[in-house]
Amino acid sequence: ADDLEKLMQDDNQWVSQRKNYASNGYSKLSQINKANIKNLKAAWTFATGVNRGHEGAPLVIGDTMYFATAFPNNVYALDLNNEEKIKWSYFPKQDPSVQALLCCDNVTRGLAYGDGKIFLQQNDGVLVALDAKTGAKVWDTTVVDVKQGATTTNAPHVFKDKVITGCSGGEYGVRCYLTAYNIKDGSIAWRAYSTGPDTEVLIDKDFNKDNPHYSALSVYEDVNGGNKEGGSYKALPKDKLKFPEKDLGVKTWLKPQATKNGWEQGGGATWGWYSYDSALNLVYYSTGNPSVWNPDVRPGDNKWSMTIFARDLDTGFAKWGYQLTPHDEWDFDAVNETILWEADGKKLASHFDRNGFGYTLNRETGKLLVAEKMHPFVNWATGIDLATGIPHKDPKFSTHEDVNVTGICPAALGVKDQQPAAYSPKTKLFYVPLNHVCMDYEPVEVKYVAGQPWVGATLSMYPGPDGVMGGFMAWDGLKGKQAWYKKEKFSVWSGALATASDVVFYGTLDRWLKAVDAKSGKELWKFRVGSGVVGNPITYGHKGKQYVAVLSGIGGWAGVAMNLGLTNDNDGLGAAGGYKELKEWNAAPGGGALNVFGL
Ligand SMILES: O=C(O)c1cc(C(=O)O)c2c(n1)C(=O)C(=O)c1cc(C(=O)O)[nH]c1-2
Repeated sequence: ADDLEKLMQDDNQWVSQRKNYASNGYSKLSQINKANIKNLKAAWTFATGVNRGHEGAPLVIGDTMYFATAFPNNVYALDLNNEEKIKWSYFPKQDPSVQALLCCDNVTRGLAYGDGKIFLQQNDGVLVALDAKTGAKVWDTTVVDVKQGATTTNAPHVFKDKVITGCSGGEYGVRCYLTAYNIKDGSIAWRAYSTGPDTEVLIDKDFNKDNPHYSALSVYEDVNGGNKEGGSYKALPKDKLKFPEKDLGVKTWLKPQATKNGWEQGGGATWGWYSYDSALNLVYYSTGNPSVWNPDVRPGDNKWSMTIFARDLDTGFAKWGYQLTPHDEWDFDAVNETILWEADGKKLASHFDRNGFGYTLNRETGKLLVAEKMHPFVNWATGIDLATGIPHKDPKFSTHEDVNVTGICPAALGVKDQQPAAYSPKTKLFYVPLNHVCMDYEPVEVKYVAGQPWVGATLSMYPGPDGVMGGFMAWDGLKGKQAWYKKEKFSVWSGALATASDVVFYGTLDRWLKAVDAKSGKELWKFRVGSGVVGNPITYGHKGKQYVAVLSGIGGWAGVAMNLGLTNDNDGLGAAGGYKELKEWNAAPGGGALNVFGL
């Protein structure tokens, strides 16, 4: 284990966004337990002075707490030994016009730490390394080109001696990538594109050698003209698949789009969460939706959008890649986290996808072990064939230009969006924040203009069959089954925190921070914070006392229309209509705050 991985073992600290390389959001602290949680009280708060969605979590390194706000991404270091005074702050200067490019609110998913430095990924694509002690800038570099409509909202992630960061712009026809920088000086170690030739996706001859069928040229055959109106696709059985093929990032984009080859404007954003297995030296992350949202103009599987990749940390080359939703027709952007865990001596990875399926894979080989619906309302596919990995799409819910397909479940924001799940090695269950939203989706023709939104669909969103917009569940990753499920009025847009006392925390858009029993889902405690919670709760210890901390400040896709005062139902990519009622609980725009609780 490297120094950072050792630091992650100390549960008094919280040194990376999802706690550790495995991204399990789990702490061994247990002072706050089921018996005493009724005494959990606000210990202190900090108003950020910034309105809009506060995603991500604070970090606790030694006796200092670090966090970043929504745009303009101000950074604070607070001294836990000295009355939470500001040790230093860093206010980046960003061109305010970048805000107009952010699809789903002015969010950032937080800071990273490593090598004595705090890393900030600004919304304008600038990655900054700050001295953790003083806040002085050590280096900076520009990751993406905002002139093309690219931005950055992801948290940077430090793995060993690299800082890894992503790219947003799936709604702008950006050709996205993941980049690794050397932690010392910010020089580029490697960059892996999501689409394009193997040399640029960093794929070599050993790619998918354990599952060569993942590298099939096409996983569907056309029925009645394929993706033309009235047509659909049929999944090919394994014996009909042709594999392995090279350069699928080019060959599965069968037609040019707009001004270039399809793959050159293919999206595949990387704005989610990444994890790392230091023994295998593999980085896990996944890529977003193919651009544009109108699927008729990009026939083919559109690889390697919607793909979980496992890449060598040193070289960036992919060991395996599995496409979750070939030829996406719904914006089931697959960037959600992949959580690493073990069972029966096997190294596993679980991923809760926007498309509504919960996946468990062997993380050494990429072999698909489990793929089950997280909720029965998922209707775009009847199931996933484990032998091929191919979803069986229900043609009723295939989308086509100028046809308004109604009743698609889940909605584009998925059964779960970016809000990260947690895993408890104690209960052996995952704790997963959920959306319960369906949609009507109509692909439309759109002209491409560099740097302008290039969406290509109109959607409206509404509650699913449970009559509510969200939920929170415990999930068994081996069985592919819910252990318990709890309804929520709104989508749960906050991450989950699991602790060794079997108390699990999450926040809600109607301003609660909640604690539930890890074994039953029974509510144990709740507290009304100042604005809806889209941040991720964490826990840490200071001077022998356990604390829970969470950012509040409504936003993200669910809150963006409200924050901007949009009232037409289709505005905010459908969020304005779907989430109208948030106004009954939240000021618009929502104000940001850090909230800390202790016994
Ligand atoms: O394709 C993209 O580039 C992109 C970027 C982002 C983002 O950067 O926040 C989101 C999405 N897509 C997206 O599809 C989505 O559901 C979403 C939700 C949120 C959020 O913070 O709540 N961001 C994004």
